[in-house]
Amino acid sequence: CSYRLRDALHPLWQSPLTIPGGTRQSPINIQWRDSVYDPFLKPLKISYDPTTCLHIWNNGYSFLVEFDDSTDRSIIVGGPLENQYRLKQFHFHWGAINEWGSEHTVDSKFYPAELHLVHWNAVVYPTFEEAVMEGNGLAVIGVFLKLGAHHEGLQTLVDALPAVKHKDTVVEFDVFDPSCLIPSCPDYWTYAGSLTTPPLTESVTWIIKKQPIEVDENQLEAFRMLLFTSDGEEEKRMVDNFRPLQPLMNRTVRSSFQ
Ligand SMILES: Nc1nnc(SCC(=O)Nc2ccc(S(N)(=O)=O)cc2)s1
Ligand SMILES: [Zn+2]
Repeated sequence: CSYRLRDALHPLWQSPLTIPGGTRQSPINIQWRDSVYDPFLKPLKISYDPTTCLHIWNNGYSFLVEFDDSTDRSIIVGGPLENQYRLKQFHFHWGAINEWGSEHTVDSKFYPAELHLVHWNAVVYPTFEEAVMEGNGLAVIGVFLKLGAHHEGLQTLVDALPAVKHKDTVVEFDVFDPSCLIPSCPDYWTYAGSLTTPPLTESVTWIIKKQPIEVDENQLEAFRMLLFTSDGEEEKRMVDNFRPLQPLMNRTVRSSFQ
């Protein structure tokens, strides 16, 4: 692994980072028959305040919808989590074509896209930046997107995407309830993993919903119109922004359902 120790002691993060190439990297393939039903897993409780929505930002990897995480107005609790976690942002990963695009796979099947709702443990850690460094610091809900019916709730987001076509552009987006993007079926898998983009820290409790949401072709195409590149640079379409599958190593994926 080409990870330089110097980066691990980057001034931004005083203590050494867990070096990627570690033991709990993400994403992974979820082999349904190898997942273990855990009857002690609680239902995940989601309560988002739509007015905590701030803006949409093209950060050159994906587009992020960011939230005001200065209070506990948008939180999740229960599921595999010991504490409540605050919503900070959500974003997507997708492919150039519908055959692939998700980060996680189920029985080696890719979905055309995957939604990540990123939360942090503000009960235990004073800032997001510190939570990113800790094994129980983050909780990310993963939702698979499949090709199907038009998704009304997603459309309000899709309509705003032309305003963030280029890297490092931001557009105000001030009322949105991400609950509309989460399937009604309560079933999920959960495992201990990592961020899937730098700093790749092993700080994520992953909660992957079993049921996908349906979006239509035009909505997926709208994601593919975004650019990795800044205004004025040679255009590179923002597609295939998913990390390769990582080894499961010594981990068990638990399911909340039989
Ligand atoms: N000092 C620091 N500021 N910010 C960071 S990490 C920023 C961040 O939210 N990164 C992030 C990367 C990947 C994912 S993902 N794809 O959900 O695993 C979620 C979140 S460390
Ligand atoms: Zn992600």
